[in-house]
Amino acid sequence: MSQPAACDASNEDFDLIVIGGGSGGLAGAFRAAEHGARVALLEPHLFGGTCVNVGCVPKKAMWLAAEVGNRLKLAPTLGFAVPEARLDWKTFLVHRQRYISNIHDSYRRRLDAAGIVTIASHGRLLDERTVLCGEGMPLRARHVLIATGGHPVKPQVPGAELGGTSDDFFTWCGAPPRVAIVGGGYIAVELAGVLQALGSRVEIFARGPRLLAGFDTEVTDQLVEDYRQAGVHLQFDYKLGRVQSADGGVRLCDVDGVIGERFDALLFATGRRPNTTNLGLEAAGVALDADGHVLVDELHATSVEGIHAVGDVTPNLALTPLAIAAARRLMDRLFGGRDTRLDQDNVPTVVFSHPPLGKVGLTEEEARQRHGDDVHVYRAGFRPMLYALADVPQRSLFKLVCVGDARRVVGIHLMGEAVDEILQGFAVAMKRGITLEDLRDTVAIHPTSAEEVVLMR
Ligand SMILES: Cc1cc2nc3c(=O)[nH]c(=O)nc-3n(C[C@H](O)[C@H](O)[C@H](O)COP(=O)(O)OP(=O)(O)OC[C@H]3O[C@@H](n4cnc5c(N)ncnc54)[C@H](O)[C@@H]3O)c2cc1C
Ligand SMILES: NC(=O)c1ccc[n+]([C@@H]2O[C@H](COP(=O)([O-])OP(=O)(O)OC[C@H]3O[C@@H](n4cnc5c(N)ncnc54)[C@H](O)[C@@H]3O)[C@@H](O)[C@H]2O)c1
Repeated sequence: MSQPAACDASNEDFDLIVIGGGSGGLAGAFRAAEHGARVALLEPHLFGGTCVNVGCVPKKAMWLAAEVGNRLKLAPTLGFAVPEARLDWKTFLVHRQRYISNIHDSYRRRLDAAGIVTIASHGRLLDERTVLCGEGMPLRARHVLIATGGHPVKPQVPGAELGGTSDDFFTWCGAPPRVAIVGGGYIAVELAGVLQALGSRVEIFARGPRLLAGFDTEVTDQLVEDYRQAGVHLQFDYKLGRVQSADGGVRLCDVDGVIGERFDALLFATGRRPNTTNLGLEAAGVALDADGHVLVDELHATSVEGIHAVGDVTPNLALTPLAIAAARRLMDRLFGGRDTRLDQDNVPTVVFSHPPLGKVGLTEEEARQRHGDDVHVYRAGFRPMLYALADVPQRSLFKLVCVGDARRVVGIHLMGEAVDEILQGFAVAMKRGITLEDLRDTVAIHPTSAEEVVLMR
């Protein structure tokens, strides 16, 4: 497995010091070096940060395994003679780790080829131009990029230490028989789908009245129905009071003292906090928000000239492509002489549930708040062909939110088979300002799920 090189850089000046070798930091370092900047990158752990090591990549690997598992479960209904399929996690983990190791190796090669000095230690600002490398070596640069990402947090309730987080999930070697997941956001929904498909009996405990706040309610309601059909149990408005151990497992106890059933494992998917402690931000005078995020303007400049920040350490949406896009544009401005900035409107995003769910633009609720009565909603609810053939009840729901007489599309919400791959192209079209008529003018690709987007009446 590729590790950053030992801390052996001499005390020279750089054009840019990047603190953090995750999605944003690596993208910034590479782009700055392309522009001829002398770059130092500080990363004490594995290159790739959250996304590559404990986020998007291992999560998508598990999601793909779960998808294969779900297909194998369907197969006998269609006439295939398939013995009961069971995933040997350890074998799968070898494939997952090989894939991730290849990414590490590729980063290592590219960093060396780009002449980026990598230092395997924490960075801490001593002042606005100086970064302390580990315990000793101060480095100076014209610009500093903070790209230190975030970490998962657990609720502050007694017994919380009995549960793990997504970081722990990625060390598991099997699906526990019964798993409780506290949370109702991306990670809760994604890990619940994976575990249920791979053999666990999962129960989600969401503190709010619905899943995935910020996504279209109708669409998330359909997901809840699909999850229930798949066997996932869901409790809403659940207020966790404490966790207690029970025969090697745990029981959740709500704030009213009601003790629930025993689970073999507990995962908290209750959000993440930025990595901004021990970074010397106060010494350098960098302003933070109440949650500890580094405050940035739309150019990703912090309150201190020469110090910039991208990715999960900022209050922006915590998505890998945003961290990368922000870092590249920043470096194009700083070292490439280009006046470019990141447009954070209409960012498409997909939740890798089973089936997946995606959105770009405004939800119906947001559109009504912004445009009042001039909002027109079009829906397609259907059973994808494979599920109809197998006579499985799982349904898809596609929804377009349009405004004005021209029916300009301001929101696309898709839930169902293959939407993770379908959404990207429609997100391009929406960014170009398409109308419902443009969609209807486009010849459908038949028979697909995607055609439902252009056939909506
Ligand atoms: C389970 C999970 C699944 C996810 N799935 C998706 C997905 O499917 N799609 C998507 O777009 N996003 C996904 N995300 C979010 C995505 O992983 C993050 O938005 C992205 O990794 C943020 O990149 P970053 O560069 O800001 O931070 P990170 O990738 O977290 O990198 C920060 C790096 O900084 C290093 N660091 C921290 N402190 C210091 C210091 N003092 N000095 C030096 N280095 C330091 C850390 O070791 C780390 O390597 C997921 C996240 C999780 C947790
Ligand atoms: N597919 C993707 O792109 C993807 C996947 C995973 C994560 N991510 C990114 O990572 C971020 C973090 O994911 P996440 O799921 O941890 O966060 P989230 O913000 O999506 O969801 C956090 C959930 O925890 C609940 N919660 C918070 N504190 C709680 C408490 N004390 N008790 C009970 N419930 C509590 C919230 O109500 C919410 O439902 C996401 O917001 C997203 O930006 C993206």
